[in-house]
Amino acid sequence: MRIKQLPSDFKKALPVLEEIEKAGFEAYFVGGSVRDHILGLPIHDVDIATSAYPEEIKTIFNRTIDTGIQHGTVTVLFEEDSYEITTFRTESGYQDFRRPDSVTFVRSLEDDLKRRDFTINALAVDRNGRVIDKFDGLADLNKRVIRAVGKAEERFHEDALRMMRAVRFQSQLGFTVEAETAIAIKDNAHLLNKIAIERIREEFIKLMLGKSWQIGFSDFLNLDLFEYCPSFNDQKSNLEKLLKLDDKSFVDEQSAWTAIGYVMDLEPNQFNKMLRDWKVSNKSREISVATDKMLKQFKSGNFDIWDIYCLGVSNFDRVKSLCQLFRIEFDDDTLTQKVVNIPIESSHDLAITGNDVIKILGIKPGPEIGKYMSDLEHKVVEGNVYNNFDKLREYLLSK
Ligand SMILES: Nc1ccn([C@@H]2O[C@H](COP(=O)(O)OP(=O)(O)OP(=O)(O)O)[C@@H](O)[C@H]2O)c(=O)n1
Repeated sequence: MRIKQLPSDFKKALPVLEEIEKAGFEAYFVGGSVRDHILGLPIHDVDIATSAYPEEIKTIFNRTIDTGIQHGTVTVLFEEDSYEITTFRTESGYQDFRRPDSVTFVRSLEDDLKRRDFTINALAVDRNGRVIDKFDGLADLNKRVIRAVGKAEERFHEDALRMMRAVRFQSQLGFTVEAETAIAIKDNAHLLNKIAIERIREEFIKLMLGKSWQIGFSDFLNLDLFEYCPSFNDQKSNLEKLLKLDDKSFVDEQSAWTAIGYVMDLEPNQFNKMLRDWKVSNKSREISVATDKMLKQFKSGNFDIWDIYCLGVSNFDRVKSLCQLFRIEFDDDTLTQKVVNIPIESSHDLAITGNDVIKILGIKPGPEIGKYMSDLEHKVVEGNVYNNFDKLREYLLSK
């Protein structure tokens, strides 16, 4: 097959390929950008693979950065753009199911394509648009299947994260996992234990935010991958509830986490712990826990003003879209009225400062000032004390 019309990002990079070829080496576009372009999707990063060794690339181009030179990657700065150029390589000596201990540079494109995860990711395109397809990746793109290159088990022993990548690509592309590859995932799911949670989380979030997330999530459950993820192992039936929802995409990571916490019906402290175990960022964790609390209040109709205030009005759209997803009906007018009545948006809006508290109470600066301020904030938000200096002073002195 020949791609008649190369995407503009490839066209811009053509002089780079030409320079490498002029020096007597081969160079191709490879990886996700080739896959996505053939599928008619927008492309992100242009990856170039070459038979030239990193040192050889550095003699061809004036401006280069040693991005990952031990793995064969050099970034070439060319005109306004930069390109990651990676030497053809085989990855030998995977000892720990994670990443290759050593890479061996090779001169053959086929050897390079052979070590890649899935056939749809093992396509290369030369500068004339000719597609090099040694493992039937084009047929698999057509059939919309994710199939490991060669023996699936070997690919997953080399890097167990690839099993998460399989379900993530399903979710992003709406593909199915081919039978042998699926069996190998089920047989080897336990190898996920060897993978850093951060790497699993990154794939899992891409899965949850994919357009066809229910397809990927369904195999994440059926192929047992969930069992090796924090807090999920005894939750299959709860997690399956997500598959019964409308096939609507999550707007962001926090929405996805909240939906998961909601179907697992976790207490806030359990949900917090789960997100800590997944090493979710503090900000995302706090928003997800607050959103989950709100979602439950939307369901019961008993709103807690302090929780509404903590979540912040700017985060309400997320709660409302989750209400739609879980078909939770709520009284928007009552809620709006409650939000409008909260007198401050943050502690900065209090009509009193920490220094005022020190002066009024005649105490020394220290951590208890924060406690007084937090108490005042609660009282104001909950409508028990007016946000007015004299009233706040009166309240402080009455304590
Ligand atoms: N564990 C991995 C990771 C990557 N690859 C190969 O390296 C290429 C680039 O990897 P990456 O940029 O992580 O993924 P993409 O396939 O490009 O997909 P996306 O950019 O959408 O994440 C992949 O296409 C695949 O050929 C692999 O074989 N095994």
